[in-house]
Amino acid sequence: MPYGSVAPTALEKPITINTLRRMKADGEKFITVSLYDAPMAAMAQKTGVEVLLVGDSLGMTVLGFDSTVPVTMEQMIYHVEAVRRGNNKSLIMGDMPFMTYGTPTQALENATRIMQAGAHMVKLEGGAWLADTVEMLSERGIPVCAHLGLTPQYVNKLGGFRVQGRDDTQAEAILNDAKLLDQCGADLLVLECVPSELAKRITAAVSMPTIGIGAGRDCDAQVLVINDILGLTEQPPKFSKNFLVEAGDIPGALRKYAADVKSGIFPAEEHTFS
Ligand SMILES: Nc1nc(=O)c2c([nH]1)NC[C@@H]1CN(c3ccc(C(=O)N[C@@H](CCC(=O)O)C(=O)O)cc3)CN21
Ligand SMILES: CC(C)C(=O)C(=O)O
Ligand SMILES: [Mg+2]
Repeated sequence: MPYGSVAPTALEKPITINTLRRMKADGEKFITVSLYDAPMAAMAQKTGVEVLLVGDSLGMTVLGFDSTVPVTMEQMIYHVEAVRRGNNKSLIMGDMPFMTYGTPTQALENATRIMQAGAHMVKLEGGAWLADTVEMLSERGIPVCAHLGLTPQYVNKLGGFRVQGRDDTQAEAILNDAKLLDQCGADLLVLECVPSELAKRITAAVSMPTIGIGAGRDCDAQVLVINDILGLTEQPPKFSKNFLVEAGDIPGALRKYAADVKSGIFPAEEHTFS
């Protein structure tokens, strides 16, 4: 057991939103990886990765675009199907692409397609304007992961991939959005590139589990993009870590990421914003 007392093992039972709520209550961190294909999904199951995100980051990490804006429903469906074929235990979350959930009705139609491709939950970027949409999907049996802070589909509006919530007004707005979407029935919340103090406050203020990326160690879970874990990214974000270097091979890198999150070693100070 090279990484301490919490060496990850293969998932035995399917992970559900109830599993994740219980883990939040027990203070046990869960692992999320953004990945896109069947063999990686299978390896994640063996490593005990509780949640798989089929991220629209695939537009950048797989397809060579310079943002996630060009990603289509057809591309998301293709990759959700592949991931689902490789893994029958992790909870699979599918990103809804840019402008496929602009209205509640449009969101319902497109979320249905992602669910029927094999996802157990959809993820949407945005704040208070999504309240009706989250409520509508939830009431009809589609669990929703909200995504606040640095929302990459807003890159053209944000003027770049920048840390969000640094001033008090913006921080309060993100906190209020999180509380509202929690009340509307969201089941998970991704917090991306926000100061760790803000992520800590939000995690304490909402009933849904939070998943951080560049949001410090106090979230209920962490997510990284598989390309960053494996050192495939030319200019990796500051919050990410190449686990392949120390681990030596791909299964080892995934195991080390999982073990380091479970034991609180990752993220360290150098991966966080304040
Ligand atoms: N490989 C990869 N990893 C990701 O985490 C990721 C993607 N691609 N594509 C979709 C979005 C885009 N993301 C990004 C991309 C760049 C930064 C970045 O360079 N951030 C600066 C911080 C800038 C500031 O201080 O405001 C950094 O230094 O990390 C952050 C998130 C996160 N997502
Ligand atoms: C970075 C994560 C949270 C994501 O949304 C993605 O991989 O698309
Ligand atoms: Mg995404």
